This record gives sequence, C-alpha cells and structure tokens, in this order.
Amino acid sequence: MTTQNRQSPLLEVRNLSRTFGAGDHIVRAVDNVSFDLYKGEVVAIVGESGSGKSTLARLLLRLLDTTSGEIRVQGKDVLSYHNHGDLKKYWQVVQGAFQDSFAAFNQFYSIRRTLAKSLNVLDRTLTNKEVQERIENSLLEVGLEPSDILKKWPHQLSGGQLQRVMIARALTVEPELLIADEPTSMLDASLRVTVLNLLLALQKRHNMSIIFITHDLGQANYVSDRLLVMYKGELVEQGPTAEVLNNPQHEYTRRLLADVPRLHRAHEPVGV
Ligand SMILES: Nc1ncnc2c1ncn2[C@@H]1O[C@H](COP(=O)(O)OP(=O)(O)OP(=O)(O)O)[C@@H](O)[C@H]1O
Repeated sequence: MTTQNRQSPLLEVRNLSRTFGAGDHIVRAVDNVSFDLYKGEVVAIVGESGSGKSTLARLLLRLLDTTSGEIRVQGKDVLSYHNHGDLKKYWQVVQGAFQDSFAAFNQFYSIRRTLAKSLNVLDRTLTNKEVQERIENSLLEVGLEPSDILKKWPHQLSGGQLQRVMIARALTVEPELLIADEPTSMLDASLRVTVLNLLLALQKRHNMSIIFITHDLGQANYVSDRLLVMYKGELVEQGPTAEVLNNPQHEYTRRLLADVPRLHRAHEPVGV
C-alpha cells in the first residue's frame, strides 16, 4: 500500500472551487482545493459535517459543475468532458460508492437488473456473456454469492450486503479510482470493519486507487496512506497519514484529534 509509482499522478486537482448561492448567502463548499493522487494510493479525506467532502466527491465524479479550477485524470482535462460519450468513458475510470446504498438502488429492479443496466449504460461494447461474467466476478470480489444475490430485490438485502453490492457495481467497470463517500456510515460496527477490509483488499488485488471520505479519523487512519483534512471547504492539511496524525500542523486537525483519544492505539479503526 506504499506509494511507489511516482511517475505522474492518476488524479491532479488544482484550485478547485464550488460555491452555492450568491452575495451575502454565498457558501464556499469547496474552496481552492489542490492535491494529487497516485496509482494504488488510498487517500482519506476527513472533516466534520459540512466541510465540503461530499461536494468535492461529486465534483471529482463530474456529477456537479465546478465554479473554477482544474481536474485532470491520467493527464486529461476532465472538465472538458461535456457530452455523454466522454462522461461514460470517464466513469469507466472513476467510480463512486456512497453512504446511503438503499437510496441508490431502484427498488423495482432486481440486483441482476441493476448491475447489468448500469454496466450496459457505461460500456455498450460488452456482450451479454461478458456483462454476466463481470457482474458475477464483482460480486465474488466483495464476498457475495452471485447465485444468491442476483435474484433478490434491494429490500431483501441487509445494509452491509447493499453496501457491498454498491461497491460491486462500481467494480464491474474495473475502475482505476474508486471514490467511497462515507461507505460505512449506515453500518453497524462489525460490518464497518468488513467494508474497510474489503476496500483494502481491493486496493491490494488491483492496485486500485481509493479516495475514502469520512468524518471519522480512526477509519481514515485504518485505511489510508495519505490524509487530507478539510475545514469549511478548504484543504487545511495534507500528508502521509501517520505524519499528519503524529504531528498535526493545523489547529483544526489538532482539534479533530483531541476528539479521538483512542486513535493512538496502533492500527485500530476507532469508531468502527
Ligand atoms: N446543493 C447545494 N445547495 C446549497 N448548498 C449546498 C449544496 N450542497 C452542499 N451545500 C453546502 O455546502 C457545504 C458543504 O456540504 P457537503 O455536503 O459537501 O459537506 P460534507 O463535509 O460532505 O458534510 P457531511 O459529512 O454532512 O456529508 C455545506 O455548507 C452545505 O450546506
């Protein structure tokens, strides 16, 4: 999980901003954020509620327009993608998985239909057999038995199973980067550890890059190589996770750390 591949970043974010509203009511949800992410890295973005983490995730996934700044993936200017064809290709490289997996699924679709449909939309070149294979392999990757899961409907699955199906859905396109936005927040403690370990296993198996968004420093410590701290839309601190946690430079990071005294127990996922 060390950052070895230093040739060129997979993701380059420069001076990225997104505001909502105007005048006295302007909200700088993401304010002049810059960072790089390399292939195979797990980067955690931490910050309290409202610090701009989800807005940043949506900007990176091109689900929301930017106000200003640059996003490059594999050296390409992502913000120049406007038509559906370009965006679909982009979503084969960068995928997202979100906190509320139940809301993300169409309740009237079986899991098979959900997974096949989202893969077909993004990659029309695949045969039915290839679609089936990708779906089954992705479910196996997240520890679910395809024959059992595929015929079910979302309401028949537990929160943990749904969360894993959501990650499997992202995996069907074999992405280079997975953006996981609070993927454990709806889960109970034992399932949280399962999902965190699953993400780490995926990173190892595929050398996949992961952006892990959380308000929980303990989980960030458990999964990440590098830590980015957001406060009121700004990236106030970033660096190797152990370095940031052992020697926080920003007052806000110190405050966050003060709230989690158990963090200093090595490799323990606090709050999970
Ligand atoms: N569509 C929107 N319209 C107006 N304001 C918004 C919108 N989306 C987000 N915001 C505001 O932007 C700021 C950042 O919100 P965001 O959801 O990105 O934070 P967050 O760190 O992800 O919070 P949480 O951990 O609670 O999800 C907040 O002040 C929020 O109210």
